[in-house]
Amino acid sequence: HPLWQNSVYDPVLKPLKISYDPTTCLHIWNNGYSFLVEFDDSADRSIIVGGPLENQYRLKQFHFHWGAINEWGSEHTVDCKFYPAELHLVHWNAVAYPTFEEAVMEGDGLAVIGVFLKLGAHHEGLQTLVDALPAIKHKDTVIEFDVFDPSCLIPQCPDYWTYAGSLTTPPLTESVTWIIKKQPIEVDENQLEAFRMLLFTSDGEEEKRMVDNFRPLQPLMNRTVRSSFQ
Ligand SMILES: NS(=O)(=O)c1ccc(C(=O)NCc2cccc(F)c2F)cc1
Ligand SMILES: [Zn+2]
Repeated sequence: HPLWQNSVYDPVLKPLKISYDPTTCLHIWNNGYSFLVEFDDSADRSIIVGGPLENQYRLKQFHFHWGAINEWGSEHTVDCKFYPAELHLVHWNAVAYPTFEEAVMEGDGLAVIGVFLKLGAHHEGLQTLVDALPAIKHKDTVIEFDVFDPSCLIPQCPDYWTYAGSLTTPPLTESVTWIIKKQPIEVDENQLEAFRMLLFTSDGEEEKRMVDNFRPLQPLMNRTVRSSFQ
């Protein structure tokens, strides 16, 4: 999604408030499309509020999209530039809807924080995830993941873009308030290569490396992207 050129500064936008409880972390698994870290979302223990949001939203999972090479991989672009990978932290509106499945069908149901990954310095916090990847190489493999604070993957800079969009995989429902952080996080080549070692395929099937698991750019049409910064 082309950010920046067509964005308008909105002075009304508030800072996003993020409060995650690291002990709500449950497990990390390979679902055949990406790898996900899932959280206990049975109570308001890991939530975000503020920013463009009317309600508070509960963290359910986070996952990544990445390319086969460093030239592409993200699902949003800035100034026509792709990043090698993009993190999505998926939250749902548990104030308005009883379940995630119902929230997915509603315009104000989900809020996804997008964070760009850029090639650079080693990322200590990400390494904890990278160390777990060999154990979930194949589709439908899962390992327990006791404590992880996803805040370590979110840049300090408060600046973000926001727009009303959709899930980037089926059912592609238009239920997502996208909140894309302007500042990328830096990860090193070995960490990106570790993502590319995962497989789309199950154990015993012909191996297909999990790469290029991003949706191609979609036309902006008449959508407005707002920025929290000038
Ligand atoms: N890339 S992203 O951040 O836009 C994205 C986030 C979540 C999901 C998801 O939960 N899919 C499974 C799922 C589960 C239950 C009900 C659903 F409709 C559904 F899509 C898909 C894409
Ligand atoms: Zn995603």
